[in-house]
Amino acid sequence: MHPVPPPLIRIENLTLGYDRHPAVHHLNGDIPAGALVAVIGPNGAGKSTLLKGLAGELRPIGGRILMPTLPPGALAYLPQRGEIDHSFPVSVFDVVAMGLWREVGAFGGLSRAQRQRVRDALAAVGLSGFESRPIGSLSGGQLQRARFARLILQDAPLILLDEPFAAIDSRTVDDLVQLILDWHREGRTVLTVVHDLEQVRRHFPTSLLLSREPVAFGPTAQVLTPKMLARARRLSEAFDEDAPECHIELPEGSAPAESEPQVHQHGHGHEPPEHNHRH
Ligand SMILES: Nc1ncnc2c1ncn2[C@@H]1O[C@H](COP(=O)(O)OP(=O)(O)OP(=O)(O)O)[C@@H](O)[C@H]1O
Repeated sequence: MHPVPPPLIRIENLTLGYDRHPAVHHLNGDIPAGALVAVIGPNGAGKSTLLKGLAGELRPIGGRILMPTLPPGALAYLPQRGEIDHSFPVSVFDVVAMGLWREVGAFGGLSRAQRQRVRDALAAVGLSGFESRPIGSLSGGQLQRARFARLILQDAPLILLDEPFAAIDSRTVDDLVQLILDWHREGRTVLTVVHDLEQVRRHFPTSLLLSREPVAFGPTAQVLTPKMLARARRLSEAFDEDAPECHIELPEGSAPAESEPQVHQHGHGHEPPEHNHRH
């Protein structure tokens, strides 16, 4: 018998939120190394919040995230585009080269080999020749390509992407999807917030459907069912934005899977998630 490898990410009764208000809660589960996971759910479901938590940008209100086998800092996180100011006068080359900061340091110069790696990363995203362009002069799609080039240089085993395909042209989407599939083939673990369910069906073997709490997690075909999507919508509508911090530990299987959302003590709907993941 082969020993079961530890998960890359273990999530234990995780609650994440802002000012002690939970935005997403009751998250439990293991994400194995090498998984390619689409994080999906209605607007405000907590998808970005989960990625911020995994990236270490948001401390859990409750529960914990364990990454026992991941070296410190060995993750790359791409926030939503609006969260970054690209108006400052800096070249595409310099923005992309920031992907090397872990090995170069804040004030280190780049070696000839490192400069070549930056050019290679730009070539891999189709931006050869854009090196000296001001970052602010790029189109939305080109900017997203440059941000992916920076991720390539980060060379991280865990990659977290928050809505990387939002508001960009279809050709760029196709190219970025290919880069994500390459990372998956290389054995990296990739979690991506995606809104287009067709894209999820086509490219992502595993999905996590969130609606302030996990609705379903497992093979995409079993997660993207009308029943699960309807459940996600119901939970989203039932959520109470003003609920206080949640301390309730729900026993496994505390409500039957087919039931309507149950209101529990802190005032927002809850249904147990469907766990379809088997390893
Ligand atoms: N910085 C913040 N301060 C306070 N509340 C926040 C903050 N960011 C998000 N929230 C709230 O947390 C909840 C979850 O938001 P989040 O952005 O994680 O959802 P999402 O699933 O990524 O949504 P979308 O698909 O619309 O981007 C929402 O109610 C949102 O208003």
